[in-house]
Amino acid sequence: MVSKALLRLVSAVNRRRMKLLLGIALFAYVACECAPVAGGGASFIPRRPSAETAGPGVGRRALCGPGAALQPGLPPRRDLRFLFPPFSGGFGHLSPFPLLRQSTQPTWTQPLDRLGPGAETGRPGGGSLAPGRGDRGTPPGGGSAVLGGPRVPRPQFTAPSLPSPTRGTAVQVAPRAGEGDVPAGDSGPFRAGTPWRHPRSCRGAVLVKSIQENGELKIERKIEEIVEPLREKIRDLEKSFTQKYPPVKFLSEKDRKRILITGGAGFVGSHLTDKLMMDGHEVTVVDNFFTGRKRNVEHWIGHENFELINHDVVEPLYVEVDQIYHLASPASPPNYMYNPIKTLKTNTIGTLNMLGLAKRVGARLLLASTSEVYGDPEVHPQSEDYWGHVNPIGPRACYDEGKRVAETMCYAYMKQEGVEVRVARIFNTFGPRMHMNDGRVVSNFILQALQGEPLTVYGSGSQTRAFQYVR
Ligand SMILES: O=c1ccn([C@@H]2O[C@H](COP(=O)(O)OP(=O)(O)O[C@H]3OC[C@@H](O)[C@H](O)[C@H]3O)[C@@H](O)[C@H]2O)c(=O)[nH]1
Repeated sequence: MVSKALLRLVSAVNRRRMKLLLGIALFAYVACECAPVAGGGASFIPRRPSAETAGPGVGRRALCGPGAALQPGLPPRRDLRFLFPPFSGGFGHLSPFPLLRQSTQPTWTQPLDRLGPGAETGRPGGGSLAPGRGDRGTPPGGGSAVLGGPRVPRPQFTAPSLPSPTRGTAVQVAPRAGEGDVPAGDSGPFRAGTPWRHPRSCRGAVLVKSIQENGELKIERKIEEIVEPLREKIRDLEKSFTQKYPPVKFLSEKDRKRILITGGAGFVGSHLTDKLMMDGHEVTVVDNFFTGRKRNVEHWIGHENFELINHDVVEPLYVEVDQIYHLASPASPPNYMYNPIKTLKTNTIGTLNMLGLAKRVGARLLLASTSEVYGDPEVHPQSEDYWGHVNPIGPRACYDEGKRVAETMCYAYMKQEGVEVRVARIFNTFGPRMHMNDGRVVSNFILQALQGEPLTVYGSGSQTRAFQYVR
């Protein structure tokens, strides 16, 4: 009848239930290992022991000492270990729990002064102390107290340097000379090279500890995964802080100017930035990065004389400066024709804002104008007193007329407000940092030549230009 029921039970148990059963069995085993020893006077419930509550070999750890293990007269524990083969010898190597198999070798350290006198002496029954002894002579949790028992002096010994309990090295606690298999005359409670086995009662604790250590390792690894990229970023930042700048002249306070360069991250503006920085001035670059690039001025980022502001000159700007170089505007035909209204705003409102700033702070302003103010010139080469030939509604008008208005405003501010202004009509520029897809003739020709393609000449090819190398 019973065997039938068992058979039914076994067939009904699926894999999941088997796992559950094994889990329960394991839990029961561990609980048993850590359970109180009935009548032993010792509480193994993991709680902070005190001198009053402490029994022989207080706490689970105390059972690891030989003294505790050899206590006589203890009634047998609740024991479920018949479920598993013994760990040392026997079928230990077949144990389904590798962690438990490992426990035949001690993997953690028993602090010496917590083993209790029993552990130190190795005497069956362990040492017993009068109540309150643990308060002074024995650290909390150490020693055991048996009311009315004979007072045993705390043995004196020199503790060897203890390895970390988590590192898996055990302190070997050997019986005293003349006890067990230790020959008389072999003094000292610790004899290197004397192996001893953990009593069975420690295996549960070792298992719990191993699981804990496993968890800690996983957490440490996870933290490491998160922290490593952050370390990488810190290293990059440190590198950028220690970067070398191009040589900069030292200028006295009197000679050093505070200079604002609008469009300072562009092709021409970035070369001007380099020149003024190397001359020892304080340079503030303002750019909205429409055609300019941070890469053009990144070698100055972090320098005490340099500041980079992402700002559109169409909006007002309030800074204290001595000079303004106003270069902000797209310059190549494809770029300025991409958004003609914006081009007009930049050259009119933007220039108005900069002139207002110059007036307010008393700065001198230079406007970067263009050869395009001459439009489709009828005179070659163009002299400064030539007024140009511009179509106000042509495809290039946003740029041509924009720059013409900008020049007009500069001279109006000079005449009416006394602002010091300069106007430079820059012709066809080329040089390093020019954008590959700038769209002007030089970059187009170079690109086509590099690709082995024929060079494209627009129109009749009879047009002339004055070129200017910028670096
Ligand atoms: O691939 C090309 C490009 C341009 N060209 C021609 O080469 C000449 C130069 O044209 P670009 O486009 O390089 O420049 P542009 O002279 O028209 O204006 C330029 O020069 C003066 C600057 O102040 C202006 O900001 C800029 O637009 C034009 O006649 C043009 O038609 C070609 O023949 N082939």
